[in-house]
Amino acid sequence: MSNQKDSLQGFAVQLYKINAIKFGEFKTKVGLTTPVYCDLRVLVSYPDVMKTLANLLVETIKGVKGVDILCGVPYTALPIATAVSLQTGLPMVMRRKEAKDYGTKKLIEGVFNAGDQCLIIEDVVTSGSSILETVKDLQNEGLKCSDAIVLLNREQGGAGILQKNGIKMHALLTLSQLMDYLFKANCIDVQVVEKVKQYLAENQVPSIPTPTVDRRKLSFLDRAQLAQNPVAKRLFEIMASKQTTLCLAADLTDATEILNLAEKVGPYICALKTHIDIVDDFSINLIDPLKEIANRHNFILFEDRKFADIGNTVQLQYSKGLYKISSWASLVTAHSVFGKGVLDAIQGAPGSEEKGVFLLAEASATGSLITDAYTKSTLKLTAEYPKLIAGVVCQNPLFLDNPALIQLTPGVKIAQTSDHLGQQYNSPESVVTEKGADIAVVGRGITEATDPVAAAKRYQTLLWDAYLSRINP
Ligand SMILES: O=c1ccn([C@@H]2O[C@H](COP(=O)(O)O)[C@@H](O)[C@H]2O)c(=O)[nH]1
Repeated sequence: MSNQKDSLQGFAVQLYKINAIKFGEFKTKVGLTTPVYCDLRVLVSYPDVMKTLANLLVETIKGVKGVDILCGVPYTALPIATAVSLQTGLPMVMRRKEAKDYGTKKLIEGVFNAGDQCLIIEDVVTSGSSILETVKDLQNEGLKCSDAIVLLNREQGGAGILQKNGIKMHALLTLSQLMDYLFKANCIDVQVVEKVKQYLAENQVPSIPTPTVDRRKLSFLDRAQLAQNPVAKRLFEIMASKQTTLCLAADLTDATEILNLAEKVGPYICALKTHIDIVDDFSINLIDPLKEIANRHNFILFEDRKFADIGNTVQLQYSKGLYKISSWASLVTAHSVFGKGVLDAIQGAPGSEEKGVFLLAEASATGSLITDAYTKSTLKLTAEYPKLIAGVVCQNPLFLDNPALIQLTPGVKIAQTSDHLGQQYNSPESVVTEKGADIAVVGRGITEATDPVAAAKRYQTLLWDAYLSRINP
């Protein structure tokens, strides 16, 4: 341990001596002033320092499991990645910043297989945006990225932004450690240390305006880490562990039939969606056995109430009356047409501690009156309630940059394109690969099948295979 510390201290001093770290007043890319400047481009002129760096990075890489291939973030990290590749024997790919307009037009050069686990190598991280741009291009080519090794973490918020996008950063040095080493080696005095400390405290990168990773490329387990709504998090975990993205629409009018179906298809679904007001013989006695089946088979109860009224009425509809929805349904749907009051009402209502809302942004019915502007405003609303909103009900990949939210898509059936009352259907494969669905809602495709269990298994498999091919094209 102290050996590693000594080597890092020695390396920090080397960086200082070759002017890769400078102190003074410097202008950043965005016109701000910084008291510390890192210029690691000079490393190519000092092969001995580059060698020390490669050795240190190789040690760090040992903590990352399953790496198949390396990729340096252009341009400064390209020679660093090359040095690490030579040292470890791991192959490398190179990302072009812009595609060639001749020949192959490739953005990623080198030999790789879709599904290879690619470790990112970067020199300095401030916001993490350069890493995310590289990750995006690599993922578009089917490579998987979950870790980045960096020389210096400037501690300005980049680690958190990367984590939100499913990338774990492993830094050789933080700026504070670097300052500490240089101070102990008498390279800098206490005033410089204090100036940098103050700069760091006052210059954290806001976490919003960075390029984000396409949610369709991330695994559900990775997205579980990013989910802010507790039910969405649990749903992602259930989807990953049960390998199912199937939500059953149990649109049956008989309470016993609902319980029987829930028991039989429970192992193959992640959620069971009800329209509780269509049950002819509803009594609150239906709820306890339904909850027990949901617990035993590990799926979530979801009432498709589509709340749309003033907040006060919604709160009463959600928690009172015959159905007492808030006492048993972890998830509900809501329209955005009445604005924020609906969400405030659900948020503030008594009932289950863990609750989540799916907002309706599009409908599967022909002739739906929902306009593009309405859809856009609905999506905006999701950003204002990150802890409450579990996802969006829609028919298209409307949002890609928020992996914390779940796309729920109804209107799914094998070999049928519509019903006689305006419902429109897509196939399980196309809703996942083309339409962007994370969870598919299937009702009559299962409830009206001659063998509902066999049908549920078939939908589960088709949907799960489509998800696997989406994250591993
Ligand atoms: O746009 C929407 C929103 C909700 N639904 C609901 O999904 C199921 C679909 O049932 P199928 O039998 O598979 O057609 C049903 O409960 C709807 O209320 C939707 O279809 N479209």
